[in-house]
Order: sequence, then structure tokens, then C-alpha cells
Amino acid sequence: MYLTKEEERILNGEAGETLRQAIEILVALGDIYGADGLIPIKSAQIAGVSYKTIGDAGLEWISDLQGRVKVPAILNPAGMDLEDWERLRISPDFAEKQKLIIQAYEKLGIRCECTCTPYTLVGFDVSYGDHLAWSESSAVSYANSVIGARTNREGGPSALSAALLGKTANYGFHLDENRVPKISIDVGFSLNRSDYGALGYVVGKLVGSRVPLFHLRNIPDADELKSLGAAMAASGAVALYHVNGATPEACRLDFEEPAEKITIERNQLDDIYESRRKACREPELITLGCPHCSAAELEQAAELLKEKKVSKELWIFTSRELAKRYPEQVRTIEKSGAKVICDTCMVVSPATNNYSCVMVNSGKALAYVPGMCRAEAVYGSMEACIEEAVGRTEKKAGGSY
Ligand SMILES: C[C@@](O)(CCOP(=O)(O)O)CC(=O)O
Ligand code: SF4
Repeated sequence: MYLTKEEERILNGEAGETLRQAIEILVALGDIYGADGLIPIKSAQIAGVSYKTIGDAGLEWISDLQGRVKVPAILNPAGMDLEDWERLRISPDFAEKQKLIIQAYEKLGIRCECTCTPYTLVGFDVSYGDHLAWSESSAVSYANSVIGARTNREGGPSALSAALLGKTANYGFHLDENRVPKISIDVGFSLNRSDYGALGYVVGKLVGSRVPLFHLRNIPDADELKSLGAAMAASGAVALYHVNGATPEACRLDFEEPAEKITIERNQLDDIYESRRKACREPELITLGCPHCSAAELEQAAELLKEKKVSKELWIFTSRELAKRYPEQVRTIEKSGAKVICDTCMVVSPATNNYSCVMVNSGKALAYVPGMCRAEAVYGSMEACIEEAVGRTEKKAGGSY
């Protein structure tokens, strides 16, 4: 891989040990994947924040790093709500370690808002064609597919290295030729909201890491695309997809129809709603917001919970910035007894491990909760999730049933 004189000097340790390690990681990746050199990036999004996933070894590594990031960089969800961690019964020991992780990142100049939807935040702009080094898989999928920016699915250490250098290795989804669809997915029936998460769950398993081109009957909105991409990245390893007539590259570029085709039938999606129902008949916990809820999703949840009371735990995850921007919706949701929780999620928080059966409206959470939280997971729409939390015969706050 070609390195400039300046990059050679950094690799030789002349700019300090932190940058030497950072460039060593990027050069190693670049050599493995055949990069021609390093390219500048606009921003980094760094996963590997929750103490539940990175543990003491991760904390130690980050704490030893020196210097400041060269581009805007932001964190993925941590293991707890950083302002109100006691609410989900996080242990003081865990909270202590989690705070040290956040402080270590902060010292490097990283924005310590912990979210997997950084593209909704003010001042963290991403545009078509931007090169990025992002690592959370749903954020990577959204940036590549829905925005038309360019990022590989970085690991936590490589995203952090890229942030410290302001550069990443030029391979994979940074290159035009790897962004071309390889398999066509035909869905011959119309889809609605949670159907996109179910579709992503099914398609991810079928396509692995290939780039799919969808032909759908309707044009999905941004939240539906977010759910589709998140699920495909979790059940498979899809980091980029296109939707005919909807996503930017499918609209701007004249893609040839891939030779390989798959048709999805309605009953494949119905199976996702039905599956695991036997093992998880009585959800004890209901969670929304994987990926973190958008403004529109907070609004929908508030509308559905208005003047109702939950009889089961209902946790709704979003970014702190959106929760602050929409206090009215947060108030309506919390009046029902549900909790709006920031900086974390049902997958990376140890709080979910206290339950054995969890209901979700996310194909990604459906894929990850069993393995990462040791709980059964069952799938439903946001309406069904809220109905489950409220209880079908629950008295409305106003009095009537
Ligand atoms: C589950 C996930 O969304 C978040 C957990 O990753 P981490 O703890 O931030 O490394 C990771 C991913 O899918 O990229
Ligand atoms: S909410 Fe979902 S998408 Fe976001 S970090 Fe957690 S698991 Fe990943």
C-alpha cells in the first residue's frame, strides 16, 4: 500500500505511539484488503463503548491512547443511560467502569453522545459521496444505502484509529466497483413498517454479505429503510443495499439487473412474527428503538401510549439529543409508565439480561437479543408491542375500557 512521506513518518513512530498504533492497524487492514492508500474521511463513529461488550481489556486499551481525533467522531451506545443509570438497576461497579470508558474517549476529543443514529444529530452532517469510518452495523448500512456515503463496517479499534488519523484505507465500499448490486430481491406484495425489519431478517440470512437490489411495491420511508438495513446487517452481513426508485445510488446510477434473483413470499415474513412465540409466550419486557428511535418513531409511540398505563416494563431507546428536542413526546410516553432511555440500548445494556422473554419491533434486536442478552425474543409491530405492554383489557387513564 502506498504511503506518503508523512504517513511513513507516523508509521515509524515519529508522531508518537498512539498514532503509530493507529496507522499500523489501518495499514494492516489496507494490505489485507488490497487498498492502494489512505484517504481522508469526514467523520468516524466508534463502536465498542459498552463495558458489557469491551470489558477491562477494552477500557485499558482506550485509556492508554494519547492525543486528539482529527475529524468529528462520535460514540455508539454505552451500557447504560449515562445520566440516570440507576433506573434500570445497573450495578455501581458496572457504572463506575462505564464512566471510565466514556472519560477515556472524551479525553481523545470524541463527542460522547452515545447513539447508533448519529445521522439525525445536529452538526454531524453526512452527505452523498462522503468517505467515513463508521462501525455500528446499522449506522454503516444507513450511511451507505440511504445517504449514499461510503464506509466499510469498521471494527471499534479501526474506527478509532481512523478518527485519530483523519484517514482510512481505501478499499471495499469506498470503491465504485464494490457498490454495484450482486443479487436482486423481488417482493411482490406491499409492506408496512415492521414488515421491513422482518424482511431484512429473512433477506440477511439469504444474501450474507452480498449487495442486494430490492424491487418493492411501495416506496419505504427513512425509518423503514433504517429497520430493513439494521436487520440485514445483523442476520447477515449486509453493509450496503439498494432499493429501486428509493435509495440514492439506485436512483442516480444505471445499475444493471443482477443475474441472481430471489423472490420473497408473504409467508416468509409471517413466519418471523410467529416464530419463537412458543418459547416466548409471555414477554416480561418490551423494547423499542433498535436502531435508536427517530423523531417520527417517538411521536408514534407517544400517540399510541397517550392516556394509557403500561402493566409491563416498556423501554424506548433514543439518542439524548432527540429526547431533549421532543420533551412533549417523552413526557407523554413516561406518563404511561414506559421509560425513555438514552445513551444505551436493549442489546448492549446488561439490564436486559435480567429478563427471560423480550418483545421487540426490530429485526436486528430479534437477531441479537438471544445471543447477547441470553433471553428469548419475539417479534411484533410497534402497535403490537405497545398493546402487549399495556395489556389488552387495561383500563384507560380516562376510565373506560
Ligand atoms: C450490536 C451492535 O449494534 C452494538 C454493539 O457493539 P459495540 O458494543 O458497540 O461494539 C454492534 C453492531 O451491530 O455493529
Ligand atoms: S439499538 Fe440496535 S442498532 Fe443501535 S446499537 Fe443497539 S443493537 Fe445496535
